[in-house]
Amino acid sequence: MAPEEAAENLLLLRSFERRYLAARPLRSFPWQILEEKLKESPDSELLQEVLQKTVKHPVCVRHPPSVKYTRCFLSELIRKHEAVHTEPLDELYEALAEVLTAAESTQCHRSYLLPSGTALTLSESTAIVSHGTTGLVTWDAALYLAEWAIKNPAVFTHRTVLELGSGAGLTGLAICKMCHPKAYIFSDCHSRVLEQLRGNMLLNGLSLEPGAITDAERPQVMVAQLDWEVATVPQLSVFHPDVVIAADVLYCPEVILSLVGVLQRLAACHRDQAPDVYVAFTVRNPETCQLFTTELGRAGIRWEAVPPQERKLFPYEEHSETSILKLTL
Ligand SMILES: C[S@@+](CC[C@H](N)C(=O)[O-])C[C@H]1O[C@@H](n2cnc3c(N)ncnc32)[C@H](O)[C@@H]1O
Repeated sequence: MAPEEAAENLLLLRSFERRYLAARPLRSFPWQILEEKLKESPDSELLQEVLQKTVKHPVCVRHPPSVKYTRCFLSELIRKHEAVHTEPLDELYEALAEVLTAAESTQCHRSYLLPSGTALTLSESTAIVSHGTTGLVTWDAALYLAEWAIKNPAVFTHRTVLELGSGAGLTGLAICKMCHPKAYIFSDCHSRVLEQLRGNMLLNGLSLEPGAITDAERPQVMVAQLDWEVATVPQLSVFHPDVVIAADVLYCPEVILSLVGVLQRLAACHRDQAPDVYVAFTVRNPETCQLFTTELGRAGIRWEAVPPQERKLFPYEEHSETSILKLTL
C-alpha cells in the first residue's frame, strides 16, 4: 500500500475509533470515505480493521456502549460491506448476533481518548435528560474545557480545583490524569449525578478514600454535594480552591442566577488570593450568554473571553459553538 493511502486509512480508522468509543451519532461518522475506500479495495481488510477499532476495541469489549448503539453501528457496517462485496464477512454477522441477544439498559459506557492514548471511560445515561437532570451525560462544553486544560496544564498543576456542576465527570477526570492538580473537588447538587460521578472516579482508578495514595496522576479527589442555591459562605470556605471551573452550566436563566450567586459567595470567602474562574459553555442561545455577562456585571465580577482553540482532541458535535470565559472574582 502506498504511504499516502496508509496515512489516509490511519486517519479514517482514528475517526471511527474516537467516534465509536464516545458513542457519537452514526451520521457523524465518515461513511462516505469508507464507502469509497471499500469500492477501491478487493478484500475486506479495511472493514476488519474498522471492526477492531470499534466494536472489538479492547476498551469497548471491557466497557461497551449501549446494545442499541452497537446494533445500529454493526447494521450500518454490514450495509456498507454488502454494497460492494458479494461474500459475507462472518465477523460482522457474529458480532451482530452477540448484541441481538443482549439486554438493553438505560446506562451505557462512553470512552474518550486522551493524547497519552489512555481512555477515560464513563458510565453515562443513554438519554440526554433522565432522572430530571442533564448531568448524567457528557456535554460538548465539558470536552472543550478538558481540551483547553490539557493544552494549558499550568493553570491546574499543584493547585486545588473546585468544579461546579461536574455532571458525569469528564473534565475533572481529564484534568486529574493530565494536569497534575494537588487536589480536585468534583461537585454537583443532584444525588443520582453524584452517585454516577463516584462510580466514574472508581472506573478510572481514582480513589475517594480519605488517606488514599496520591501521585502525579492520582491527586487527592473528593465528590461534594454542593447546591449553588443553598451553599453558604461557611460551607464554601472549607474548599480553599485556587481554581474554580464549570462546564455547560449556562443553559437557563434560573441556573445562571444561582451560579452567579455562588460565585459571589466564593468571592466572599477567600482569604488572600481569589481563585481563577473558568466557565465553558455551548452557545445555544446568545440571549442566555448575554444574561450571564449582565449578571456578572451586576455582581461586580469582571470577565474576559479566553482565546478560542481548535477542537481537535475529542469528537465534538459538528455544528456546536463552544467558548470559555475567565472571571475575576
Ligand atoms: C448540562 S449539565 C453539565 C454537566 C457537565 N459539567 C458537562 O458539561 O458535561 C449541568 C450540571 O449542572 C448541575 N447543576 C444545575 N443546577 C445546579 C445547582 N443549583 N447546584 C449545583 N449543580 C447544579 C446539574 O446537576 C448538572 O450536572
